[in-house]
Amino acid sequence: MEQTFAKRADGNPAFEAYYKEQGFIPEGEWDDFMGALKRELPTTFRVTGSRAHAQTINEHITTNFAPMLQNVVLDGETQPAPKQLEWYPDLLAWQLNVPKRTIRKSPEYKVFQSFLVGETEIGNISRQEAVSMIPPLLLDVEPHHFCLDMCAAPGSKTAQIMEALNPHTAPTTGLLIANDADAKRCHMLVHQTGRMPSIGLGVTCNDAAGFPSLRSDQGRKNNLTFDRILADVPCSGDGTMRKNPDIWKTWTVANGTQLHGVQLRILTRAMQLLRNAGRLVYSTCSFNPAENESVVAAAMNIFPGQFRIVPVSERLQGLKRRAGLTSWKVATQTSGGELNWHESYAQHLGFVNGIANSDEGANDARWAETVFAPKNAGSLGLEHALRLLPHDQDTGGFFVCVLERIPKGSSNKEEGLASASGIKRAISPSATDGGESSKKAKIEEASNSPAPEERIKIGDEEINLPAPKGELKQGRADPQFKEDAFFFINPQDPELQSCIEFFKLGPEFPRDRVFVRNGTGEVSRTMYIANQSLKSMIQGNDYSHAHLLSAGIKIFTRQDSRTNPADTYCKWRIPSDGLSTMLPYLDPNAMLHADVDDLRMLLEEQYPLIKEEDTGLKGSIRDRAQGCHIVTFAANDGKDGRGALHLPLTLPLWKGVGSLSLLVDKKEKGTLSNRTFGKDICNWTGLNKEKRQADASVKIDVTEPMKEEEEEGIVAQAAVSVAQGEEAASVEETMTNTNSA
Ligand SMILES: C[S@@+](CC[C@H](N)C(=O)[O-])C[C@H]1O[C@@H](n2cnc3c(N)ncnc32)[C@H](O)[C@@H]1O
Repeated sequence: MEQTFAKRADGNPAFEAYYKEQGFIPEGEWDDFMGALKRELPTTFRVTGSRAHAQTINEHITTNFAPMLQNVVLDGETQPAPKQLEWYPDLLAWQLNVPKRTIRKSPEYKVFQSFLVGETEIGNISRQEAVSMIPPLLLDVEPHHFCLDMCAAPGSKTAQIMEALNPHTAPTTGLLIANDADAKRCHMLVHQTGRMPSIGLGVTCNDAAGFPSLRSDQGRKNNLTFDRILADVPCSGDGTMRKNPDIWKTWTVANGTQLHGVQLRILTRAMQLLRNAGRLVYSTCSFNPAENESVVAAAMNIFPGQFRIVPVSERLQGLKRRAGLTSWKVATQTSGGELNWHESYAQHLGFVNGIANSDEGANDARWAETVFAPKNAGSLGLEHALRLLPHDQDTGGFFVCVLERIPKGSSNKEEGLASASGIKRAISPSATDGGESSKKAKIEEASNSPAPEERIKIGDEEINLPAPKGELKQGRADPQFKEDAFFFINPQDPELQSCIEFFKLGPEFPRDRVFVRNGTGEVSRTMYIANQSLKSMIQGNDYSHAHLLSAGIKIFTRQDSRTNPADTYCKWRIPSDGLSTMLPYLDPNAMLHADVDDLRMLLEEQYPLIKEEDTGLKGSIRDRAQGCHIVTFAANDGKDGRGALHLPLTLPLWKGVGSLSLLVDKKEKGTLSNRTFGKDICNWTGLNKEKRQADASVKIDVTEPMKEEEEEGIVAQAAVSVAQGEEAASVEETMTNTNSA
């Protein structure tokens, strides 16, 4: 039987002893701190700020849902209404402090929840922990920036960076590489970022500590460096106990402290990859100084004088935060749960070696020297880091530190790594530019330094740097990497040309930035587009060296028909997730116009027939060619009871021989339906069969959108003709599985 939250969060003596001793929770606040940690975390979510309708959605919550949820009484208690997070830009983030059972029991909350689920599905809303929203906000991303999210999965912060990079007013000229070391989690990341695709986004799968050196362009000597880097590193996660109460049971000193090495390697690699005057945010959801200040302090000392910790006290007004620590304590823990405190590294070594040689055996772990506070900890600016505590504003715990590469003169011709490789400090090969800088670096090998750790010099002290992992050599293909290749196609390719002609794309359409993904470079099933920055990155590097999993946006997907020969219509459609990218290039005169009644008809009927006498949208499309057409539904305030569309809505539509179909997946249709008409009106069960029986004379060729294959060529898209009978069900299934957003 599942245990209650309170039971699972019943404390951990070692946790209490460890953090009491660290002293960053004032004595008088200890009970509040522990009390907050043992309560369930409120739900928080944010409205996608980059979408044109962000304010509309926010207003909808403010004016409709918030009042509706104002006085909900459950089990005799009035439940708190949702409130806006005052520090979040444009008040687009919300906190909902009601237990899950309230949501399940209250009809008002059920309605609100279904709204949240639907909007989340299509990327208008993201559920995210309040404190986890902070690091990307402090990155200050602008649309032209080159960004790297080093440990990105599952992608909540990636989504925020993408939003900043892609304001709805203009497509980004910048770049975002979202990376994670875990292949499965990378696929989650691809899915998650698919809710908000970008022409500047690439997803890679690499150990961030050995993130490969990439060329910035074909034929250019310089390596790719970044204006903005997020290092949201793997951590013990003890700041997330309110969400994951099982951490109470498993918490040990070692859980966090043993991650110090990988965290430091990731941060040092990030620092190398940062451009002159670039900004880097290091963050964890842990309270442990061994994962936080000690990592930042060690990294700052590896690059003396090259970085500063940026004071951000003026930012995010209203956010309560505590200063980073300038001193901290180091402990080990016995298997019995007892803590041993260590004043210095020397004492620690003596202690650990003593135990190892004793009969008790080595229960206590041996930590890296960099876990200990360096002598200059007080002068590194660590107090400018942010510690977010759970009892300050009912959140999880978090640590955030903003670093900036101090600009060197006015010239930036060294472009990132070139300058980083000049760092005369020994960083392990995995944390360098493919080993080049390590060759140059002075590695001071101390004879008593235990392999494979390295000795580095900090001031007049030498310390051990935690051991490295493998690396990717610069520019070389990785034969182990088994994804499809990326080919930019010939701008005169006949298939591309057919799309340009059919959709009447203007001369400004960047046909030279269209690519396909398969082993041959042939245009077969899907065409994608990248911006110039992403194209340069792809062309400048072997994709398998970069471990590039996905990139850019799908703009054309092949749509076959069994009932018509392919040369009678354009067999390409624009998927709904590529539409906003394509809109600026489409001929406005070729677009169809419709109203909310047409939208109702397209949602109520799966494949509405086009008849001679039809007017409205059906009338205007009747004489158009078979294929994909783009239709804009005019806004309607809903006061006339016909349905509320707060903003005009543009969607792709398929015209078959005698019928129509909205090229939007089933889930999205449901959400759209709920939002516009207050309920899901897409009740299609059995509809097609009846329709076919009712009008057997009309041959309906519904070349419906098929599953958009994750990888090119994996799923062969079978065309479906409803006239052939039972296949309607499989179309529906396919629609359910389709993942456009
Ligand atoms: C704290 S989570 C990141 C959360 C993510 N930034 C977000 O906001 O959704 C840490 C991530 O680091 C990844 N990771 C662990 N070790 C890594 C490494 N050496 N290099 C890159 N990623 C790593 C994990 O797979 C995990 O997805």
